[in-house]
Order: sequence, then C-alpha cells, then structure tokens
Amino acid sequence: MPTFEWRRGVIKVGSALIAPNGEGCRTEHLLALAQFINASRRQGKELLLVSSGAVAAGRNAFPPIGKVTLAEKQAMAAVGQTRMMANWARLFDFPTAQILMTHGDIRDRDRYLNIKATIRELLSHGILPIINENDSVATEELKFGDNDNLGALVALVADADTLFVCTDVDGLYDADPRQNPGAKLLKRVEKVDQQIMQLAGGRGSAVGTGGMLTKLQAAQKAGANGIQTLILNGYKTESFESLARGHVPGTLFEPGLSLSNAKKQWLRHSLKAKGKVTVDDGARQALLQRGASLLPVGVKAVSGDFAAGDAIEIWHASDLLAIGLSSYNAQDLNKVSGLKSTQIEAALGYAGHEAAVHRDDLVLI
Ligand SMILES: Nc1ncnc2c1ncn2[C@@H]1O[C@H](COP(=O)(O)OP(=O)(O)O)[C@@H](O)[C@H]1O
Ligand SMILES: N[C@@H](CCC(=O)OP(=O)(O)O)C(=O)O
Repeated sequence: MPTFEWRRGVIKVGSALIAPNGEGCRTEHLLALAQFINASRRQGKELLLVSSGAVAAGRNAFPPIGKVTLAEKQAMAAVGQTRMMANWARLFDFPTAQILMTHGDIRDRDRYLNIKATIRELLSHGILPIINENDSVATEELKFGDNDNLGALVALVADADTLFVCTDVDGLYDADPRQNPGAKLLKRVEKVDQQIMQLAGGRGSAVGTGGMLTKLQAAQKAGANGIQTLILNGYKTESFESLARGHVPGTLFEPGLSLSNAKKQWLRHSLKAKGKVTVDDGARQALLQRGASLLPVGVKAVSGDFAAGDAIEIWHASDLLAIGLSSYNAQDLNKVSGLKSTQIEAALGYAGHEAAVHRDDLVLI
C-alpha cells in the first residue's frame, strides 16, 4: 500500500455517520475517527472537522413527515446543530469550536478574512474547529448545498494540505457499489476528468446529500489548489488504523500541482500586488531560512495603498523576496512597522495581528 504525508487536514463527516437513519445523534460510528483525531494531534498534526448531520440529528424532534420542506429542514437543522456539537464534545477532552457559514460568507471579502483569522487562532490554541453550513439562515442561492464542496472550501480557507472525506463506502468505485455488487474500488485517481465524473451516482443513504458526485467535485476543487483528497469509509475502524500507519485506506486523489506551487500560481497570477514593504536583515533571514511569518518588527518601510487581505511584495534592499497577503491595511502597517508584538496594541488602539504577513499567506519568490 502506498504511504502518504499530511500536516493539516480537514475531515468531512457525512450525516450517515453522525445520525444514522435520522434517529438522532450517535457516537458509535465516530469512536475510531475520534481516536484517529487524538492520535494525529499527538503527532503535531492539525485538524478541522466539517460535520454534516444537523438536519438528520434534528429530524426526530418533529412529528414524522413525508416530504420535508426547506423551512422544515432549516428548523430541523436549528435543533440538530446543538445536539451534534454536544455529541462531538463528548468524544474529546480538548475544546471544540463551532463555525457556521454560508456561501455568501466566503464570497464576502471581510467575512472571508474573519473566518480565516478565526480558524487560524483556534488552531494555534489546539482547539478543534467544527464547521457546518448555516442551514437555518442559508436560502438556496446562499447555500453550498452539500458539505463535500464546503469541505473543499474550508480546506482552502484553512490552508490545509489534505481533505479527508469520510463516507459509508470504501471510496470511489468504477460504478455505484450499491447498484453494482461487482464494482471495483479505485485506489488512486490522478485527475478528476469527465470520465471519472461519470462514475458517480447519487446518494447512498436516506440522510446523505449529493452522493459521489459532490465528493468528486470537492476532490477536483481541492486538487486544483494543490490539496490532496482521500475518500474513505468512516464506518470502518480499519480505515483509521491504516491511516495512522501512514497508509491509504480508500481512494486518493492526487493534487494537480504541489501546494506551494498552487499558492505561488494563485498569488502571482490572480492577485496583483497593491503595495510593497521593505524588510530588515533579521526579517530576511527569518523568511528565507526559517519559513517564518513576517512580523511588523522587521518592516522598515511601507508603500502603496492596500487593504487588509491585499497582496503585497516583500523586498530586502533591491531583492524581491516574497509576495503575500497583508494582515493590515497600509496605514496601520505603517503605524506598527518596526514595533515589537507587545507594542502593537498601544500604537493601534486595538489588539492587532501578530504577523504583518502570516507564513500561510506567503510565498518566497
Ligand atoms: N462510483 C461510486 N462509488 C462509490 N459510491 C458511489 C458511487 N456512485 C454513487 N455512490 C454512492 O454514494 C454514496 C455516498 O454519498 P452520500 O450518500 O451523499 O453520503 P455522505 O452522507 O457520506 O455524504 C454511497 O453510499 C454510494 O451508494
Ligand atoms: N448541512 C447539512 C448537511 C448536508 C450534507 O451535505 O450532508 P451529507 O451528504 O451527509 O454530507 C446538515 O448538517 O444537515
């Protein structure tokens, strides 16, 4: 079996594992996953959860209904979300945090940056972010629609290198295994093209949404951004035991290009630098030799008119060292340049960011 490496992962867990058959939350299918999360954290890896199941977990608070309307689903999600979070919290002896988002939140620049900053902060404190779509406020045009695609977006926002999609089958088969008992499991997929997309059928359980198609869309989106995707059977303890040994238990979708190249391409081509900073010798060394974030203390000069989240160039004398996303707007970066972290709050009048450009948002040239 091939081995594979990862450092920061997003685990997407389908409704069927959390609230099987819509009969409320259960933990029995989550124990092996929880053990894997614990073991990975002990190894210094970072994880986020994208958890489906709010609608399924809230369903039994309502009288049995045939066809469920959108409003009823939203009401079920409102009930089920808190139940689901309580269910997760039972499994861990470290803090968990809830983030609910809509597609609109990702499209809005300020809200996107806020989500990113929150995730970064939670991870730096060893807290497990648990993310779901905000089903009770999202209407159709605001919806991600399925949590597989949400998982890919979260992986992007969180700068993860791996997306784990836990479902109720062993991975991608050459046909829906529920309809075709002879279907064969694909161990590795190099590229999610039209041929691969055609293998996907609909959902398998009464509580799942989207089936294999949305998982392939997620793998495609992640891969285009340098993130590998693993679809695995979340019901099987062996999946997680195998993963813990560094093996690949399901179907691995290779990323189209390496994470750092994907980031470089994105920063170079889709973002025009709006400004420039010049850094001192210490900062140059920290960036080039330690892969560190750029701290305000190492910034000597700031030019250009940029907002927080804009791309800026990082120069040392006449050498362009890197390009990255500024945590501050030009005005505030000017105020804090040359200052130590402990002096930032007094200079700005608010707590501010420790990094001027966080290492996750920076590529060396
Ligand atoms: N080619 C395929 N390979 C594997 N599973 C498939 C395929 N086509 C369709 N499926 C179905 O996709 C289902 C998983 O999707 P879904 O029911 O949405 O689960 P989840 O709740 O985990 O998102 C499987 O149970 C399976 O029946
Ligand atoms: N946000 C919805 C999940 C929708 C969804 O994609 O479900 P699933 O196919 O089980 O991952 C919920 O929490 O019920």
